[in-house]
Order: sequence, then C-alpha cells, then structure tokens
Amino acid sequence: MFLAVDIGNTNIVMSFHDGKQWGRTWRIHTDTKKTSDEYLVIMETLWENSGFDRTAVRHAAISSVVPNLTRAIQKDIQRIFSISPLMLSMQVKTGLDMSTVPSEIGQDIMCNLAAAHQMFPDRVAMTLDCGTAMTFSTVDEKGRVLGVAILPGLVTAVNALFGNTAQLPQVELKIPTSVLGRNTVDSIRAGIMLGYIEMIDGMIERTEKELGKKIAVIATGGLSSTIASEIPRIDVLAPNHTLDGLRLISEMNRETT
Ligand SMILES: Nc1ncnc2c1ncn2[C@@H]1O[C@H](COP(=O)(O)OP(=O)(O)O)[C@@H](O)[C@H]1O
Ligand SMILES: CC(C)(COP(=O)(O)O)[C@@H](O)C(=O)NCCC(=O)O
Ligand SMILES: [K+]
Repeated sequence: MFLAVDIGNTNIVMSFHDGKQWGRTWRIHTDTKKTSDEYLVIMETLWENSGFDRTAVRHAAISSVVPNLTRAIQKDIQRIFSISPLMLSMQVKTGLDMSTVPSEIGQDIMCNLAAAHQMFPDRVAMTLDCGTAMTFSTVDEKGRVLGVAILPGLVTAVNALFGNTAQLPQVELKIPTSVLGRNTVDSIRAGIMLGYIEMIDGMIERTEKELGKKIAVIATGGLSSTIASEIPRIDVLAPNHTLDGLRLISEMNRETT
C-alpha cells in the first residue's frame, strides 16, 4: 500500500492506495500549534481503528504547504510505518519540465500540475484547486508549467468579510436560485458562489485567449464538487487529484528512494 499525505492550510489529508484505488482517507485539522507527539497520538489512534496491517504500507510521500508541520508529520510517518516518506521538493522527478517550475510554487500545486499532465498528456491542462486558497495552475502538452493564479478560497473569502466576530449566521455555502439575494445569507451566497462561478469561467476563457487554444480543466479540493456542476467548462471533477499527483511522483522516484 501507498500512503499519500497532503498537508494543506485547513486539512492534513492522508489516504491509502492499494494499487487500484484510494481507500480509507483521513482528514486531520491543520493546527500549527500541535506538536509531532500530538499528531502521533491522532495518527496512531486512527491507524489502530482502521484494523490495517502496518507492514502493508510500503511507500509514502508527503506534500506540504505548511513548513512548520512538515518535519513533525515526516517523523510520525517514520515512527508508525518504519519507512522514509518521499518529501516533495524541486529535486524530485515529477514528469514536468522542472526548468519551467517557478521556484516558490506550492507543493500541492506541483502535484496538481503533475497529475494534470498525466491525465491530459496531449493537451494544455488547467487544475482548479478549491482549498483554503483557490488556485489555477496550467501545464502544456510538453509538461512545461505555463503559470499559476492564486486567490482566496470560497470559505476564506467569507471569513475575510465577517471574520470570527460574525454578527451574521454561519453561511452554508450552496448555490442560490437567484443572483438577487433578498436576505443576508442569500446575498452572500449570490455574491460568493455565483461571483466565483463567473470568475472561474472568466479565468478559463482568459487563459484560452492568452494561449490561443482550448484547454482541458480539472477541478479538485474542498468545495469543488459544489461548484463544478455549475461550470460546464470543467471537464473532470477529480477529488483525489492532488493525491494522484503525489502517487505519480512517488512512483517516478522509487528507484532513488
Ligand atoms: N464538505 C467539505 N469538504 C471539504 N472542505 C470543505 C467542505 N466544505 C467546505 N470546505 C472548505 O474547503 C476548504 C478546505 O479545502 P481543502 O482542499 O481541504 O483545503 P487545504 O488543502 O487548503 O487544506 C476549507 O476552506 C473548508 O472550510
Ligand atoms: C497557494 C497555496 C497557499 C495553496 O494552499 P492550500 O489552499 O492548498 O492550503 C499554497 O500552494 C502555497 O503556499 N503556495 C506557495 C506560493 C506559490 O505557489 O507560488
Ligand atoms: K490543497
């Protein structure tokens, strides 16, 4: 079995792949104040309840955009499974033309680009990742990274409006029936959900205009399943896209790890 760990700003996602499909997935809240020992307790508990055989996990890989937690989680994986996880970096093989990868790029974005290029090897492919941040990352048919756009994710945008001292009720982010909100909650849904949908459509169109060709679009992360149905330009909804990229990269680097 292969274990993928994607340390994001909201969730640490851990999922097991048996060679055919992703099985059990754990989502652990990202908390930079937690220590390696605290995460060890959480992971040990989850693992014990799963009933899996520890020795079945032969390979692991970690992608992290939270540097403070990277080392702690790496240590825990080593202790629980007695294996050294592959740590993503600019030095690993990804199937991308590494000379075109911006040096500051987030590791989750690198996974998305690698998985997108594998999914659409003959096309320009864009991944829309709806996490804490919303990111658009685009790779061409030669594995060259064309570029990335970053903006606040849907929930981050709502939190930016009202913070933690909200006078307003928690808003469940769903698609409203009208763009003309008649109460505060529906107005926020109209602004955030329909506004983001229009923005995403516009970003896809703008990218195609700049490149002068049609692109393939993959959506993943957080609330992607809620908005994808409203955006016909999305070709594939792939909830495990970042993990697929991590798995692909792990396989490419096995002989050297
Ligand atoms: N049903 C849901 N599943 C996952 N994330 C959700 C869901 N509903 C809302 N979200 C929001 O999506 C974001 C988390 O997405 P995720 O892809 O896990 O982010 P990250 O990779 O940044 O940790 C958060 O802002 C979270 O509040
Ligand atoms: C853009 C991100 C914050 C997205 O993180 P996420 O929403 O998945 O937690 C992350 O990929 C990151 O910190 N990137 C570094 C900046 C860059 O990609 O250029
Ligand atoms: K992510």
